[in-house]
Amino acid sequence: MSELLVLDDLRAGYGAAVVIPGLSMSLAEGEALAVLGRNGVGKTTLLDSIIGVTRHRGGSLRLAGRELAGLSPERRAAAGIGWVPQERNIFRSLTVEENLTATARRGRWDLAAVYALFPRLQERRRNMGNQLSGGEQQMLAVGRALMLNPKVLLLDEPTEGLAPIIIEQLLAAIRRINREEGIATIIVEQHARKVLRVTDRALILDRGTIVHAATSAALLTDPAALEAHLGVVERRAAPA
Ligand SMILES: Nc1ncnc2c1ncn2[C@@H]1O[C@H](COP(=O)(O)OP(=O)(O)OP(=O)(O)O)[C@@H](O)[C@H]1O
Repeated sequence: MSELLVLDDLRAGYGAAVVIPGLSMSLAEGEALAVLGRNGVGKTTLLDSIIGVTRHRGGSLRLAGRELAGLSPERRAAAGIGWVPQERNIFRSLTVEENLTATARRGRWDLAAVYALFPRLQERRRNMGNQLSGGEQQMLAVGRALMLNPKVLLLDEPTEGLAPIIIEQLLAAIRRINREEGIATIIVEQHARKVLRVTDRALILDRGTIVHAATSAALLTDPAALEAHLGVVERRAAPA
């Protein structure tokens, strides 16, 4: 697999604060990467630095060989960076369909493709953004990002606040986008175990630095690493 997104000693933050003090990583074509870590370690800041809304302090980030540092968020989106923000940012006074088409770009992902992925959005296509449940809003946020036909999809805590059954549906759709459609994906998540099941590799951050890197399969079976870095405690089977 060839490298699609490469960060080389990226340094970034907000104002005077440097949150990412120098981070190097890469994402291959078609790969799914989980970015994990406790609260406040810089996961969102890493995604924000890729989409271009933090203060760039140095280093490089290249998408398909093209340097993105210094480009506006709009230019980065046009270059192929797709983003599903933690807040979802649905246009509340537009319909589902208007939300999807407002920023769309031509390509494989059109209304029909998004509705095939999320039939619920088709059923709700004439509803306004403010009439949607949390799960529907999240589907809409993912669908809207796909309608930009990105090369890489960044998802910031997509399962936050959703019911377990909706989380399963959403992760299944994300898996499909990645495995069947081949879109490289980075998922920031709190639910480590769930996201490790739908990703190839995982990075764990602490204070803006990668403190652990492993395949998702290896991390899933490494309770010591999960507990040390994330505080995830192994659930023991109840005695018979
Ligand atoms: N807009 C901002 N301005 C200044 N500092 C910020 C801003 N956003 C985040 N920070 C700081 O950057 C650090 C990393 O925050 P970030 O949101 O990236 O962490 P996170 O790992 O995504 O946490 P969480 O899981 O709670 O979302 C924190 O110390 C936070 O206070």
